[in-house]
Amino acid sequence: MSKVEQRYQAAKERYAAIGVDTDHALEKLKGVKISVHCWQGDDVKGFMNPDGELTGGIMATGNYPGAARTPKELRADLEKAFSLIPGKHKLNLHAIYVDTDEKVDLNEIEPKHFAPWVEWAREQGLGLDFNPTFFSHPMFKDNYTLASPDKEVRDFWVEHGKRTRKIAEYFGRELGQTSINNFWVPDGMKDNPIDRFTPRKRLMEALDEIFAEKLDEKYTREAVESKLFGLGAEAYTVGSHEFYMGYGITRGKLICLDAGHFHPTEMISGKLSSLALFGKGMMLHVSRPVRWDSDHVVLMDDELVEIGRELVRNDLLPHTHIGLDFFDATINRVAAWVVGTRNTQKAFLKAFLEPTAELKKLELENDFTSRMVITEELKDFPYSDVWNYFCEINSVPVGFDWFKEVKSYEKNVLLKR
Ligand SMILES: C[C@H](O)[C@H](O)[C@@H](O)C(=O)CO
Ligand SMILES: [Mn+2]
Repeated sequence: MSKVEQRYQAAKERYAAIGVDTDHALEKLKGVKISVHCWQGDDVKGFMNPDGELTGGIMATGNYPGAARTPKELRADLEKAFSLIPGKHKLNLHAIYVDTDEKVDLNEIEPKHFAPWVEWAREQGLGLDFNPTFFSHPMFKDNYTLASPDKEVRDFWVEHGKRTRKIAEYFGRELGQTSINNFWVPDGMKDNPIDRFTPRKRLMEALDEIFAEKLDEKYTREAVESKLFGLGAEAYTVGSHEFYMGYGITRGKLICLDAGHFHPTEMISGKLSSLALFGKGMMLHVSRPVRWDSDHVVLMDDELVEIGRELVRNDLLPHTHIGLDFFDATINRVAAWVVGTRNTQKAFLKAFLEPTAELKKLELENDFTSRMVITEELKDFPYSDVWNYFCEINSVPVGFDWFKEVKSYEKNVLLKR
């Protein structure tokens, strides 16, 4: 028996004493797929116009060496990251990550321009999710795309949105896993608008036009992602939380909550149970705001733990698609993926290792003292021994060992770019 397994057996006994079955927790964790976002690998540049400006009110800061410059490099980096993350997951692509020799614009993209991604995902046993790219393009005009007062601008983006649906449908059909197509639209205003209503009406109508054709939900489903503000859109964002709550619920779309898209003290964990009662499902962009929507790498902080608990305690995982969204260019990008993804998995493991039924019973009995004592004592339980065993049985490095592999990849591959 390996050292890791010995420690697991000891942890298993401790958890069993409080009524938690660690084998069952590991089974559950195996079923949690994370949609790893491709854009951490190249600072959201994409391959359509990588030297262009990153617009839409988002920003990647830093100049750490080794960013991927081609789809091949990005796939190699992702392979390295996935080899260090236990389990089988999904990759989340943005439309600007075309892989083709053709010069193709956002309103011209077709499934064939993403065929190498599909081939690769099939080989790797990954699913593919997708996002239209409503930014970093000259048709992002006066801070507007779908909500633009200019019909030519709106039509360009409506066409783009429609095309992404066909691409996501193709991903779903080819790979046998529903492809979630997540719509985030940056439109907004720097200063106080006079008319908040009309741009929202235009956005609603443009989205309705994009979604008019019914596609098979077996292959693709759409999510809509709200935001509070962006750089240069500090006063008003057309696609606010209320806008997309209404839109998602009335149109049967998944509602995407990005952890960085709310007021600084507003947490998405507290919203999940309400949304789950009314919506048709949720998508998460697990991210980490630091003072603003800064898209920092996901760390094991209180909010991450709480997101895991909320989804597990209320059995919401079957209705939730877990995606990541961070892009830090000041650190090794492969390490960023590995830390953020493994942390997200660990948060779910922590939640699976909780005696939830017992805690719910105590709460119903108003025994808040026991509730507090158990949840506090649990913080010192050896969840990391269970996690390490999960890594071992999934044939990925345990503990710091994954970082040695990243450092050697950095030396042999990334620093040579
Ligand atoms: C690149 C992403 O799609 C983007 O980050 C979006 O999801 C977002 O969160 C914008 O702030
Ligand atoms: Mn996001």
